[in-house]
Amino acid sequence: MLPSKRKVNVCSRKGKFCFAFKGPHTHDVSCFASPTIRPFSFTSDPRKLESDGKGTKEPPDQLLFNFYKNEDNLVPINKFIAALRHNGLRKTDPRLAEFMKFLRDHHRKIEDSGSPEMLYLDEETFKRAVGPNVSLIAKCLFEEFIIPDFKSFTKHIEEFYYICEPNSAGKVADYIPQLARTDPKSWGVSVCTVDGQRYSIGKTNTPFTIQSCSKPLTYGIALEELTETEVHKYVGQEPSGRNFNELILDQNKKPHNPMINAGAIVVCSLLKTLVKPEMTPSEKFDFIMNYFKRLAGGEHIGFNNAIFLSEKVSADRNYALGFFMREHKCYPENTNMKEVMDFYFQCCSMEATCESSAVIAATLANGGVCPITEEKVLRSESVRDVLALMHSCGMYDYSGQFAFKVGLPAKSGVSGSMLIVVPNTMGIALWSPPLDPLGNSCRGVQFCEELVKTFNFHKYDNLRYASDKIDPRRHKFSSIGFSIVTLLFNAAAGNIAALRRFKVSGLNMGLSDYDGRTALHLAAAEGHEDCVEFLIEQCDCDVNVKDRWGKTPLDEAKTFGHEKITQILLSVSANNSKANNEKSSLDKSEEDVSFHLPVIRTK
Ligand SMILES: NC(=O)CC[C@H](N)C(=O)O
Repeated sequence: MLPSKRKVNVCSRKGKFCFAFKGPHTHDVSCFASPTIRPFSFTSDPRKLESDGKGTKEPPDQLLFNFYKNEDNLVPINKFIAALRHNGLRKTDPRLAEFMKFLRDHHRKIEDSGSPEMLYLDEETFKRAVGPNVSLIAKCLFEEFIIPDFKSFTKHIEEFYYICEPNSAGKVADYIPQLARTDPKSWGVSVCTVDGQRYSIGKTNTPFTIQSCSKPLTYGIALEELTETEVHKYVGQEPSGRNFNELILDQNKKPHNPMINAGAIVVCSLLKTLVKPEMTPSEKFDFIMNYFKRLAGGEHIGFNNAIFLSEKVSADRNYALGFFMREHKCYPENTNMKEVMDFYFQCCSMEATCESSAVIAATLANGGVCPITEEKVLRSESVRDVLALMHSCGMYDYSGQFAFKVGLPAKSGVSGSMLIVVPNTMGIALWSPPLDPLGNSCRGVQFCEELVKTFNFHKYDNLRYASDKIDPRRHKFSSIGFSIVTLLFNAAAGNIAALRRFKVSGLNMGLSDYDGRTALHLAAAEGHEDCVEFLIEQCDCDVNVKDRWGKTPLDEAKTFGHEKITQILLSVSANNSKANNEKSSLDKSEEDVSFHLPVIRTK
């Protein structure tokens, strides 16, 4: 189960207050997933972590060694890699290249049997191994990635996958034989977060042509290579409200937007004619493919020549659009329309997998910086424009409803692929070929609806106050995570005015951190009588709430010798149990009555 609230540890001991990381008890690789208690000082830089809460700085490699070593003072590398994977970091991640190379080299050098992953490293060797990649590794294992509890998050993704799997609605595109032959049962989901945390389920390594999912990419590249003004001299920003291949222009005789065929063909004309016009068609193909590859962090991007050739001969509508737009002078001067059409079909016929598409979506979620290569492929301004139009126009004639129900920028393609972007959080790629009448993947749309039913990813979901939806994100400066920290901090500091403000703003005053510590625990431990009274009387906080060590606020008050608070808590607790007893005897007597008066009571 995913926690329904952000979990940030706040340990309070008398006279001392420190922030700590969550314990490992929810994890499969249990004690290996993350350090048990990690003092934390509002910094995401692991080098500034404090090892003992007293101000002694421990470098992250030391912290990692201390935590992951076994009784023989050796780190078992297979478990260490399992812990990284648990938090979403794969050993194949290019950002871990040096670490993995060190293991391979070391394994070769010591002529050990087994594999590099079966190594046990002593302190010095371990530090040398993690050295070059230590900030990434520390960020991962200290759960500073955008989705700290990645395992719980992916359990939900898996659940949505299985909910959508039996959906047999829709029809596979059949305008060309290669698409018509696709297995309608193919179904894959891949996730890549802005920190490069990866998860995949289903058919995620099978290549498919990206079709219309190339449209946001070519648009982004055009913005990057030209300017927004130049691009939008030729193409609008309005949803068309019509089919994706409709023969229609807006009142300025421009295609409505770059996410439909007409707009994408015009964008291709800009890329052909205005961007590096000296390039031959084959060079332009390489140029664009190279861009796609960089967006995908070097993961699979291919080209399907059979589909390209089929597209070309089954494209009467696209040619009609091409000529119609030439008549209305939609292209820059000197445009070779035939070459533009070929270029458009080439872009549609590029191949990707769910895995590589998820990286592309994550690059868009990450302001144009590919999370796994850390290369800035597009400027964030270009990406913002791409996302804005994906949001309003990415799902063809379903875009309005999709924006309303799902509230995320997305793009679908006729092969059944979908790119979904949760800005600043993650990219998700879906692939399921059966399409609804508007051309969107049936399972894909259903998946998105499931996603935002559970997580507060809809653009207009409220992030600041507790809701029924889960926020799996790590928030640095705002929202629930921050509210819990701030709430507990102020309770420990005895800041009654702040507590009142939180109450008025609608914050759930009974929120707890990962260790089950509540504002009442902290106020009781620190001896803030007015806060304790306020939390009980005005906020109805549960006086019997237990933290993960089984301690109640009363235990804290007793431990730290706060007589008056002990009395308050004892009397509230006694009153509550008296009231409960009365209530249960009332329930009992009602039960008895109902037993004797069955007919009358059911009326
Ligand atoms: N919806 C789509 O994916 C359209 C792409 C398709 N190749 C076309 O141009 O018709």
